[in-house]
Amino acid sequence: MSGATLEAYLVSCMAERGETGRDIAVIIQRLAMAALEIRKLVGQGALNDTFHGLRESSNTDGDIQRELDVICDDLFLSCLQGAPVAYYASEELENPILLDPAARLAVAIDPLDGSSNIDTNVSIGTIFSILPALKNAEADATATFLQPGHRQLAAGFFIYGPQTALVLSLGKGTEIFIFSSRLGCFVQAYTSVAIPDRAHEFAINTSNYRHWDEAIRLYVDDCLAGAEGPRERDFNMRWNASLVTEAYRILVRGGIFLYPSDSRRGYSQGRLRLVYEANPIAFLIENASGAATDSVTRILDLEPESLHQRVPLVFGSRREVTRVARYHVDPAMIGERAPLFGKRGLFRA
Ligand SMILES: O=P(O)(O)OC[C@H]1O[C@](O)(COP(=O)(O)O)[C@@H](O)[C@@H]1O
Ligand SMILES: [Mg+2]
Ligand SMILES: [Mg+2]
Repeated sequence: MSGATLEAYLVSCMAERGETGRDIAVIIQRLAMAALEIRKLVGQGALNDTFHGLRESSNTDGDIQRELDVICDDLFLSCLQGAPVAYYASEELENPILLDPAARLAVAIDPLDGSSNIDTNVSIGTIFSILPALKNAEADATATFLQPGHRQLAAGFFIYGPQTALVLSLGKGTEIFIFSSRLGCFVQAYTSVAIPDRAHEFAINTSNYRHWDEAIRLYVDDCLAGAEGPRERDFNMRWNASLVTEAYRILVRGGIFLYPSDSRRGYSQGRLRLVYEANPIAFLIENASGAATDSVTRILDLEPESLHQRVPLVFGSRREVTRVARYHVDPAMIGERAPLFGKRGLFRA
């Protein structure tokens, strides 16, 4: 169905899903409207003198908020007023907000991902997750967002880059829509994305090398050793410090992303948030034949304990993600390579 508009795609997919399907379609269209507003703001860059400033406030994770973080949060919240959404949870808000108590769905959102890049003209984005709203007696908004990621009904992200795109999964495949300024709407550009199984690019912030555990160091050492090392082929490295940008690249041409736990204070669970970053990205990646783990365990099987909890995140080409898990659990992975490479990490003297 390449070339279909987002609206036509949603109508065709949601017909068989009844009222819930129609509600999901409405939510995605509302999110798309807000994303197009953000696209305009981002496109102004420094010409827009309010958006790139720092605020005095920080979010629940202690990150200093940028003006644009808060503007985006306000925009998404207001575009979902009157939509079939029971609860709204955001990186920028400590607690979820009750919108329509009668609605069946809930939205968790990172309104602006990669916001440290606002001034540097690198792509940034919005990540969202759509879950069923729990309605039994004990359940409340918080319990709704603590459902494991495999319960997501849809997930996606908008990316504000050279192209404004929407990466979307409704649970069967992952599709990419690009905004056509000629047509004034999102148009399907890639159908049923399939991440190549064999990767030759890895993305990790290597400035944290000395803080990683041994398994992650060994995995990266082996990539860096290239054709002369145990992998017997060369790898490229990428790091944009923008999760949506790395995820988009991996969906389009493969590779692996790692933001592991490390020994810095506050990083024992990595940096990324489970409910509104790792879960939606994992849903998109799995629906594109890739894999996503916390280094060992499948992300979508984790039971969140709190709305803003962090999680180590490894995702991308299935074979590489599986290999990273083996470095953690299979002593033979270290043993088999010890005589030649075990003590000779390229970052070690
Ligand atoms: O600066 P670091 O430690 O490399 O972290 C970069 C990561 O932080 C993030 O910017 C976190 O997201 P937010 O900008 O929404 O806080 C990710 O996009 C990115 O992967
Ligand atoms: Mg983020
Ligand atoms: Mg953010």
